[in-house]
Amino acid sequence: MRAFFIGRFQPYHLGHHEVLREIFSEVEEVVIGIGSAQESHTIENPFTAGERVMMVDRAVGELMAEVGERKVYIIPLEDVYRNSLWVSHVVSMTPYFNVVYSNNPLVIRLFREAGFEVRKTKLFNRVSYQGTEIRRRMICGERWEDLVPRPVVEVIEGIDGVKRLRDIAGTDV
Ligand SMILES: Nc1ncnc2c1ncn2[C@@H]1O[C@H](COP(=O)(O)OP(=O)(O)OP(=O)(O)O)[C@@H](O)[C@H]1O
Ligand SMILES: NC(=O)c1ccc[n+]([C@@H]2O[C@H](COP(=O)(O)O)[C@@H](O)[C@H]2O)c1
Repeated sequence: MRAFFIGRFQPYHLGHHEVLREIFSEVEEVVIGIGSAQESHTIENPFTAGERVMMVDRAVGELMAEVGERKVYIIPLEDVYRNSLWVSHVVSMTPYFNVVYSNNPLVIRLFREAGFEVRKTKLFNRVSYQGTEIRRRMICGERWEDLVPRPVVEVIEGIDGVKRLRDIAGTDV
């Protein structure tokens, strides 16, 4: 079996990590879609697709040390401005997959309408494990590092990502 899991990963956090751990407990291979790949340098989407690939790749590496070696494909996917065509677009850009994991209502709806099996997971500590909350903490100078896997902290530090977000938000001038 091969699963598909998509997110914007702005940034990849411990909630995503728990979802992935659950996927690995049920399915051998995973295709991870980096959604809204065209977006970067905004408050909602501060990181580029390439930077998000790095975050996911490093975090997955850490997870594999725990669950064993797995095949993972990380594919940036741009949005298309027609929801009715989106699943075909995703399918055309990714290796074949049999099951979709998502907690996003639109993603669930579109894949179910296209005939895919979709599995939801629990929401893990959703109060804190949430991209919006992590970006808020970065902007406000609060502690965010405990909400993401350690390798993601290193990627964000390596690109001076917090400074970028604060600049974009206008809090650094
Ligand atoms: N804490 C969590 N527990 C379980 N699933 C989660 C959690 N956070 C996000 N997800 C799921 O991961 C997928 C990708 O989420 P996404 O990248 O939008 O993260 P997010 O934290 O919801 O980000 P944002 O707050 O920036 O919208 C979605 O299916 C989402 O429901
Ligand atoms: N029409 C479209 O392009 C379309 C439709 C549904 C989801 N998506 C993308 O899938 C991703 C879903 O991930 P989130 O759960 O992080 O929102 C987002 O990047 C979203 O833009 C795109």
